[in-house]
Amino acid sequence: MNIPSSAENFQALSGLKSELHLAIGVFDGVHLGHKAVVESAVFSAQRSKGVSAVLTFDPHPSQLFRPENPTRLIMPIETKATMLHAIGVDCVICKKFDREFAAILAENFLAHLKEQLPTLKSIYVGENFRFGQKRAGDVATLIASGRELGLGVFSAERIKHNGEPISSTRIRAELEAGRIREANDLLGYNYTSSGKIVSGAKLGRKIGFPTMNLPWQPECLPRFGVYFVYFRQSGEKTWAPAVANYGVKPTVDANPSEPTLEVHALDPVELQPGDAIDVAWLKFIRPEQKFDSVGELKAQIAQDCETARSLVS
Ligand SMILES: Cc1cc2nc3c(=O)[nH]c(=O)nc-3n(C[C@H](O)[C@H](O)[C@H](O)COP(=O)(O)O)c2cc1C
Ligand SMILES: Nc1ncnc2c1ncn2[C@@H]1O[C@H](COP(=O)(O)OP(=O)(O)OP(=O)(O)O)[C@@H](O)[C@H]1O
Repeated sequence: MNIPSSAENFQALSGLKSELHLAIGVFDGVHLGHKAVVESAVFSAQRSKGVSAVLTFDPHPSQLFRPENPTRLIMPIETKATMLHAIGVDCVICKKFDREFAAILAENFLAHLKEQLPTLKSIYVGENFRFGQKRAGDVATLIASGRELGLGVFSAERIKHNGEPISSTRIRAELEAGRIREANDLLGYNYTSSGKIVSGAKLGRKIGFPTMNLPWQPECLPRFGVYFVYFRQSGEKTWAPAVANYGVKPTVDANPSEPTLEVHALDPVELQPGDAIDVAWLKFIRPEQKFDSVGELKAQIAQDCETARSLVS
């Protein structure tokens, strides 16, 4: 059977003949803790010549439980799937998280999965994993059901950083506070934005600081401000240093709408609107400000460039 790299339901894998090793969770941000769980499933699948899969949920369960204040995701589901594939996951199952799924009793959860995925061999979660109706199930529940059904249950110890568990919630808080280095430490990679350059108001060129503008808007918004970043044309290997502003440009835009990521390369570049770039965020330099004049803004950007140059290693 050809294994689909992504699926919206269990049926896509119902014809599977080989052993299935399944990691379960939301995995927003695919941080270091998530990686440990997912890698265990991938290694086991490779060892047994089976198939590795991740069961994740879309929309995020909070959309069902508190639609008025859902969790603001670090990354869209497509980016998450790409990152999981890069770790070696064969199939990412993005299950619709609806009332019916949420109502499955914790003690029936594994039997339900086994019925839907007949070659299921083992499952992989973190030790803090909760599931089933009212989140009543935990790893002990899984181990008990696994014993009855002949399924292996592997729970990863909670990975910590500076003594505290890594979680998507913690990373969201770091991003919102502009603590980008801390967020990167927890993620285990540099927080990155990707998109196609669009034309701006061309004021940047006039004041001597041309920018590549990305209309990039994740659900979880990093703090508005100026950052030291590296960028590259998508698909290329080489990164170049730059200074970027993420925000609504209050100095020049009286009616700010959507935030924009504006990247000013420290050395001249030849990229055009329509070109796709990746921007890796490395360090927060200062908050975005409303200046009294464009002249003051220009002087501050010159200083920001100096700060960024001093950070180039
Ligand atoms: C390093 C850097 C810092 C910036 N800081 C601010 C800021 O603090 N406040 C602000 O209103 N705009 C800020 N901007 C955005 C500028 O207002 C914007 O780049 C300029 O208006 C050009 O916009 P354009 O590309 O649409 O022509 C910054 C831009 C850069 C590149
Ligand atoms: N620090 C960690 N170490 C090991 N496993 C983890 C860690 N954090 C989460 N996991 C496991 O990874 C899977 C996905 O985790 P999930 O995205 O649901 O949790 P989270 O990162 O704590 O997110 P949130 O903060 O939004 O609750 C689950 O099986 C969970 O138990």
